[in-house]
Amino acid sequence: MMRAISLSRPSLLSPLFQTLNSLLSLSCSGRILPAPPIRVPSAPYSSDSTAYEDVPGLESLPKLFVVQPRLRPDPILQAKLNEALCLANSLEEQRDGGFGVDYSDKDVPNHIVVQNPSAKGHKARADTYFGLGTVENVKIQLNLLESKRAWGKPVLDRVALIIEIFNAHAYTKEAKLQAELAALMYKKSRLVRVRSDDGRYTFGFDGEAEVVSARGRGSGGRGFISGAGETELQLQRRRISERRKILLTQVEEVHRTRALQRASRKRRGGSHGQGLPTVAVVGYTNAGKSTLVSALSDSPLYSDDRLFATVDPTVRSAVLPSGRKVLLSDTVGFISNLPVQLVEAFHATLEEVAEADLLVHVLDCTAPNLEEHRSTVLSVLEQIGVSKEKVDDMIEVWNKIDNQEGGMDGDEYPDDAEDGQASEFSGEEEDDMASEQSLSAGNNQADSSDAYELSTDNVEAMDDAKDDYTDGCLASEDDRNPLSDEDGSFVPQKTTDAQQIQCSNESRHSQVDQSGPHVKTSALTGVGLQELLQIIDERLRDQDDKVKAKYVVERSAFGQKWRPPREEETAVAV
Ligand SMILES: Nc1nc2c(ncn2[C@@H]2O[C@H](COP(=O)(O)OP(=O)(O)OP(=O)(O)O)[C@@H](O)[C@H]2O)c(=O)[nH]1
Ligand SMILES: [Mg+2]
Repeated sequence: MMRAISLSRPSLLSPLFQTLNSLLSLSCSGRILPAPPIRVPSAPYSSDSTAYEDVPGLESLPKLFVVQPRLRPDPILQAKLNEALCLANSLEEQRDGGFGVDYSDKDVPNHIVVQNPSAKGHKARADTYFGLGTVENVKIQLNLLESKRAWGKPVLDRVALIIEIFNAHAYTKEAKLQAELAALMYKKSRLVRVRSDDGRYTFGFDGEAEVVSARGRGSGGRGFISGAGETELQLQRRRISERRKILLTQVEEVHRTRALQRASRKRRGGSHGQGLPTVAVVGYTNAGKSTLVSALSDSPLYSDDRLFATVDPTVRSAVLPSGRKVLLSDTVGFISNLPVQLVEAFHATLEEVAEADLLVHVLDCTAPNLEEHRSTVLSVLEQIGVSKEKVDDMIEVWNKIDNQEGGMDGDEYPDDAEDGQASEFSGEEEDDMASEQSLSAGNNQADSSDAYELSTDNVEAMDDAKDDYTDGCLASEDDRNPLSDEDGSFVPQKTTDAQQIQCSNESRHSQVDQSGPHVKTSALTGVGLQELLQIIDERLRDQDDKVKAKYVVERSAFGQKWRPPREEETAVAV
């Protein structure tokens, strides 16, 4: 029988599990990679078709099955599905700073598109998220009809999957610590009553075992207000709180060490007292940040097509055209609806960004939802406390310009994954109403809050709710696609249906005046890199000028010795 599993590393990476990823938040963004072919299987899943088994060295990797809620319009469905598949394929544990298997060797994970569970009047279910009809479909696909449990597999939603990837990719002690903290905070908000292997009821992470009930079904009591589960829950909560305290102390230590390192970097670099400026390279995951930092600093950094290839922050030095030396800081990438737990837990790392002298925002200009990527990054920057002045001064880089021709918009996705095929898995479910209307912001948010409600129904007794985290929607989902115009430059596409998918905080960035990139680059071929260095040089010089001007003003105002006015001297003499 399957044991309840924990989200903490490396349990989910066990080859024993076929991990079922229910990517629920309807929030993945567009194309990340040179898009893998989107394959919606028409025949029931069979273990023969397991993607990993065919490739030598892949036998030990987790097996993943992606369940993607249906989205409208279709290009958005394809973009989200693609990102979900990339996320699923990115889940692999690092060893010695690298991965055992080339990302490009991996096949697309098995997946199906199912009905959106948030149709009117239908609440997502605690145990399966989807309704019975969809569950049946998924069950057939998993070929697990004998299972007593609905699916018999651990279910990860998108947030859990991202956290798990962070856990798996973290290499340094600092990153591991922060990833564990994020997983713990997430887990704490999702404790539900589950049946353990020996048939006893306990509390654990939803998806670890059969979810017994959101209201204590099976125990004969009303929730866990009464009954044996109460003590169990308290025990689980206490364990989580204790571990969390320890981790927080250690993260605080990391925080202090980082601050000291920053101060020492400043001191070391200062031939004229101004210190070595730090330029933080930020951007959506897979935009090419690490590749760009490598190219600019001429020192190789790990880069990969997998999402969140970089979890450990790195600093490299580079020389600007003026001869000035700068530090380039490569850090974790962002993603739409970045789990709030990650932002919190990675505070020490992300502080490097907030403290940097200058920001370079790298965008993958071939992404069909470039505008969404941009607003996601702006949202996260705001979230981590980057000042408006710094955001205004940020250099925007459109990377992968060499790939621009190969950019794929929604129309180019294969036909077989379009409407008709998708409805093959969605039209017949008797309890999964079709939700043909476009997803509105309300709908989108309702999804996350529903999921939260479900998972916390059993956790009414939690008294320290202030420490809990919901799957907060951090990013807006504006989807203005970049299209190449005739002369090869990029222009924003006119508003699409996809723009209806928005998060409430999107309006915060509607003011940001962004007419285009400051520079277009190819980190791979070197195009635009010199220009970028030039712009960095100029920006830093402008900053120096501002500092100097301020210094001069302050000196002239306060630099001279104060003397009393003459009249007063006269008065004193008298
Ligand atoms: N064609 C093309 N590919 C690029 C370019 N820059 C980066 N890539 C590729 O894009 C993929 C992602 O690059 P990374 O540098 O790892 O991206 P990142 O932004 O650091 O990604 P994370 O660390 O996962 O957030 C890799 O496969 C790179 O080879 C570019 O200018 N052109
Ligand atoms: Mg990277």
